[in-house]
Amino acid sequence: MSVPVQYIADYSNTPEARLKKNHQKYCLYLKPADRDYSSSFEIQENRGFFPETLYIFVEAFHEKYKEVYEFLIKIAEPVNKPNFIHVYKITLFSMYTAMSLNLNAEKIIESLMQYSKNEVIPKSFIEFIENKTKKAGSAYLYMIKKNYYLKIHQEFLEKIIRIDEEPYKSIIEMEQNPPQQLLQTQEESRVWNFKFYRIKQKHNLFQITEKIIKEGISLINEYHDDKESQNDLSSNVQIPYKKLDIELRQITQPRIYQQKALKNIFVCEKPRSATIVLPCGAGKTLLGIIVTEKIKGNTIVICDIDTATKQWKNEFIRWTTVKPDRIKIYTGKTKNLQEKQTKPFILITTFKQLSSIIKSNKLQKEKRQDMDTSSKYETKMDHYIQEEMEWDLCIADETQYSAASTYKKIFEEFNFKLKIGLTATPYREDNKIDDLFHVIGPKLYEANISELIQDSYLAKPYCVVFRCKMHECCEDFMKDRKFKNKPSLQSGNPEKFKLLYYLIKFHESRKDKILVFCDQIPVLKYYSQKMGYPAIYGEVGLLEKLVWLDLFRKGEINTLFLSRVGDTALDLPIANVCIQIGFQFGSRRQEVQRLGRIMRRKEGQKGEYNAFFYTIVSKNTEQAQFYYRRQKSLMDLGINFEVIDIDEQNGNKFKYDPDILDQKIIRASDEIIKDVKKDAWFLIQDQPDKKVDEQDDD
Ligand SMILES: Nc1ncnc2c1ncn2[C@@H]1O[C@H](COP(=O)(O)OP(=O)(O)OP(=O)(O)O)[C@@H](O)[C@H]1O
Repeated sequence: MSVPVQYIADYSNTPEARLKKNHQKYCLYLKPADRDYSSSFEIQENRGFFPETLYIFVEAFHEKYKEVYEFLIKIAEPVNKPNFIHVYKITLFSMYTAMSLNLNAEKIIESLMQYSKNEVIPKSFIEFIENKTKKAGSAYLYMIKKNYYLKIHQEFLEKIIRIDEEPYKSIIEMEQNPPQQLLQTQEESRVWNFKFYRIKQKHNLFQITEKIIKEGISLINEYHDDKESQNDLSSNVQIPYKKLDIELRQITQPRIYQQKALKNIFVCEKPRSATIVLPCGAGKTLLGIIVTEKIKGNTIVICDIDTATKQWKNEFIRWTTVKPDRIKIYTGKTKNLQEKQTKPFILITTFKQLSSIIKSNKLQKEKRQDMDTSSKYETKMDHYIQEEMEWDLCIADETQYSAASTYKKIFEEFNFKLKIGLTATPYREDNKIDDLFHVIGPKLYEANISELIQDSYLAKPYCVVFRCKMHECCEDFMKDRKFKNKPSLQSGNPEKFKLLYYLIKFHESRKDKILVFCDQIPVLKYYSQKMGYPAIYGEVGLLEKLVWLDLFRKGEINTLFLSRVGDTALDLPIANVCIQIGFQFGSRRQEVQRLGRIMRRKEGQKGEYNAFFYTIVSKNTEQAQFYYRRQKSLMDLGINFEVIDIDEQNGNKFKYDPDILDQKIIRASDEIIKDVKKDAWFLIQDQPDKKVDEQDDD
């Protein structure tokens, strides 16, 4: 393929933009900054300044692309990945990642030179990289014996905060006798003048760490296995410390991208807290399990919802030799941790549960009640989990929730020595996602969804947006400002019905498994009843839910209607078609999660595509605008879309197969119009689902 260097043309008017003579051999292009930032660095340094425009273009079709990708995710953040040219940018946070992976300015610039078409590396890149990596290795955070300790180059800390003044005076103090593990090595002392500090109040941890990181200091939360012995809780005698009895089964082989993620977490002998991004269905659970197996200590797994806790337990048993009795579930409904443990164990819980433990312990402290009353085993266990335990490892599944204001506290208040955050959707619409860097740790690995599809680890999706005009029976509503922007009107637009019913019938004829998503409950109920399919939403009882899920899995029914309870909560790996008619505004997280529902690779599937992702939107409405934002989030990941206008009067581009579009579908579509003309209750009542396991959402 010839190299379309036109994309560079816009920037080629400066000497820095000149290309190497044999530039075709290289696949990166560094866009010189629009203005000279050099003087700004020093002036702005204390305010965490960074230029916004250090863009890197990458030729995705280049033979060196895969190799370059592994380097790029260590130093830059992906912006978007259209078909041919991907865009990345270098930021303060991406430099944090680079430093956490032991890359320094010299190594980064050398690799950029090795891969880029530019004759010289633009000055703005060199200055920024050198400036933002010069504090590498100058700060570490440890949890030792339930205390947080900072080991930091004294001058840097003093530049950021004055520890002899409030509020820092009551938060942090110089440590005269630091624990043995903190002492600096000879090599370290050649570079840094480390001092040791103890953070007095756990709940103030982020006040300091956030400041440090925003100053371009790569604060590394390093894990120390310091347990040679432990207290026997029953006799208070020191006994040799036993590790968690867990080994991977022989069948458990991490895939190549899981190995890369593990390599980055264990970059030195000592693992580091990190955020890891893997697409839905790529095996985040197994990755977390392998980290647990390597650490072999007390482990806490935090899930977003109750049902996920059972799935994690099953997966631990499936992939490792850990005894089921070493795995405890602790949620609102299930509490099978009833006594303090003398051997290491795995606790699986939820964000919500830990958050309520903090509240309950606070209340207990205030009341100063006697914790030893045997009837209060729950508060006793709450105290044990939060105050007494020192957790070697904390795995935060769906870690985007860790940045939610109500859940952040968990990562200060509990004693976690090492934190690994897993997510497929590092998005929050409240822009708090960058908080993950100080709440959990830097993003140390992000898998490339296109590569996983290409390598057949994930299904290849065919994505289509169908745009239907509003049906004329809704004209009066559309003229009325009171109804015009109602999500239920735009989701339930009767013009969608025929197409939806047709798509279901078409895929059922191929023996596909179909999920139909709609967040507006009246529309969900009405459409599913009209077509004769079961619907699962918040109010549906557990038993009924389980029956439908079971029938779907067994193949006795092939189509399920779901509200947002199906975004993550339900384990339906066999689904391969997703049709959305209603959704939650512009939520990128929801869009990626819904695509994720069908991305599991299924055995024996033929054809170019093996997953189908359709969205039917009402044209010229707010819904269509919101969808544009959602669609863009998938396109930025490298997923392609086809857009098809459904306009029956002006010659439809979409052709219905007459063998599928039978009288039943046509009759039902006509009935809907009659219903709407009589009473349009389902179009004008807005009732979004109250999710069963409501999370602190973005
Ligand atoms: N290394 C591996 N070897 C074999 N199978 C694997 C491996 N990694 C993942 N899988 C399979 O991929 C499927 C998806 O894994 P998992 O449920 O961990 O993904 P996930 O990323 O947590 O998905 P979701 O985001 O949907 O929760 C599982 O059925 C698992 O069996």
